[in-house]
Amino acid sequence: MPFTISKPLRFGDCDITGIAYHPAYLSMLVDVNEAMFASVGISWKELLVERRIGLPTVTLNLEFKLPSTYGDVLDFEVHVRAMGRSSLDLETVVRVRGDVIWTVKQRIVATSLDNHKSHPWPHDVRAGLSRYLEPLDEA
Ligand SMILES: CC(C)(COP(=O)(O)OP(=O)(O)OC[C@H]1O[C@@H](n2cnc3c(N)ncnc32)[C@H](O)[C@@H]1OP(=O)(O)O)[C@@H](O)C(=O)NCCC(=O)NCCSC(=O)c1ccc(O)cc1
Repeated sequence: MPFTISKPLRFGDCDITGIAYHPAYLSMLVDVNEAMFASVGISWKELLVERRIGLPTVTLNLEFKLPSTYGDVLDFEVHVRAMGRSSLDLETVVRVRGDVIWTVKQRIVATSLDNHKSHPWPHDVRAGLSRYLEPLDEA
């Protein structure tokens, strides 16, 4: 089962003609990542500030297929493709009115904010996100 969420494209996300500006998509993606963790009870604020676990992205492969414009509602569908010792592979499909407008494959790595090295996923994070686990060969 993927994690799903919808977000409207706002004025500040677009160029002067109303077409989405791609850095705004990246900012939306971070919000979607945070919302996915929150949906399984994991607060990024607590993870970063209290538990000192960082969540840097190490790879990001985006493909833009169609433009979207001011006022469109973007429907995000996030699949967890794999969870390693400290890595998390996500594949996100973004649609407007059913049409795929962009996709992204992303690897996030859990790190210690004390030494900035990789850190094993805490048990509660792994258990929570496994709800969305759909390895590619089973998708
Ligand atoms: C993440 C790192 C600390 C990992 O370094 P190491 O501790 O030496 O890595 P390891 O060799 O142990 O590998 C750890 C895992 O990462 C995976 N990994 C690490 N680098 C890569 C790359 N380049 N490709 C694919 N997989 C990778 C690796 O396969 C391991 O997976 P597991 O087996 O599942 O554990 C280091 O690569 C790094 O600092 N990279 C820079 C990250 C960065 O600056 N990203 C840019 C944006 S910053 C950002 O997104 C962000 C920062 C802070 C936040 O709070 C939130 C977001």
